[in-house]
Amino acid sequence: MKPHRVLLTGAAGEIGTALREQLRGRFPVLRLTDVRDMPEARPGEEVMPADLTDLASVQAVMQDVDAVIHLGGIANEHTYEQIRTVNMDGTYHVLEAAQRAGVKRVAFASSIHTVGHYARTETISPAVPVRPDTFYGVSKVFGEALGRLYWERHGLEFVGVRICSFQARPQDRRHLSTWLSPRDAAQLFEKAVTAPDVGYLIVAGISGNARRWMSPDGWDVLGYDPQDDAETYAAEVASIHGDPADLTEQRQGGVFVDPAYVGLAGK
Ligand SMILES: NC(=O)C1=CN([C@@H]2O[C@H](COP(=O)(O)OP(=O)(O)OC[C@H]3O[C@@H](n4cnc5c(N)ncnc54)[C@H](O)[C@@H]3O)[C@@H](O)[C@H]2O)C=CC1
Ligand SMILES: O=C(O)[C@H]1OC(=O)[C@H](O)[C@@H](O)[C@@H]1O
Repeated sequence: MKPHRVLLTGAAGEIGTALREQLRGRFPVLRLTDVRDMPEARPGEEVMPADLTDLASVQAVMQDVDAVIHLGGIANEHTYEQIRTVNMDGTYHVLEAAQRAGVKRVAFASSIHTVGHYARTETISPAVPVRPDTFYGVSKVFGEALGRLYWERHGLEFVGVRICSFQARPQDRRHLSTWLSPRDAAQLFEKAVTAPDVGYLIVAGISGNARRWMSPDGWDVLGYDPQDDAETYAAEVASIHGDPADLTEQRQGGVFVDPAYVGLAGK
């Protein structure tokens, strides 16, 4: 699949900014959208602000788009109402607008928090039952399910990338399993919108980490070949971790599994 115009939501965010840099020139047109301000368009880019909570605005930025990389939303735990309004309704608006505009493929930033309650001793494939650890994780399960509906009902292709920990470099022992490097993120999302005939697919969003907790199922469908392995940093970060007796150190979701964890709702 060779999309002419690719829409990047959440383009002003952390991952969006990294993808903007690296995907520049990879498609004839990269259209960038966010509710926040961002640097102005360079050649090959279009900047079109929109609020994902407003369907009409999302429809406006979806015109003439061939594929979407959907990163926009709340990237942490928040109140149920905020998560519903921004992540669930926002993702519905993206899929609905994409379907109406005749878009061929949506790549969705899902999360490890769809399965955060699995033990760190287990290897998780995309086929295991979900075990979300937060309302945030539930919103990503919802996004994956909505993507399935739009694929079954409308033939809109969907790739859910369960990103674990996007970081410039691993910061602690958990990241030795969960790290997704910026260059691997760019390769993965580029392939998620260019690999042919993916249908509906859920994949792990990690680098080629030796200590990974997620299986690489589906990477072959995309042709994703990670270049980084967090193991390179093991000597620096393996000793950085919490109390092994805590649930947050035993489950894959980390701090998100703590029932007292409220994320942005506490700010
Ligand atoms: N950073 C990570 O390690 C992980 C990130 N993800 C997902 O990847 C995506 C991007 O994450 P980050 O770049 O780290 O987060 P971020 O918070 O830096 O970026 C998210 C962007 O979405 C935008 N946004 C929020 N509400 C919006 C609205 N109503 N309308 C339009 N735009 C809106 C924000 O302005 C922000 O620029 C998120 O969906 C997040 O849930 C998933 C797993 C791990
Ligand atoms: O659990 C993790 O490492 C990451 O997972 C996510 O889904 C969040 O967006 C990010 O803020 C966390 O750091």
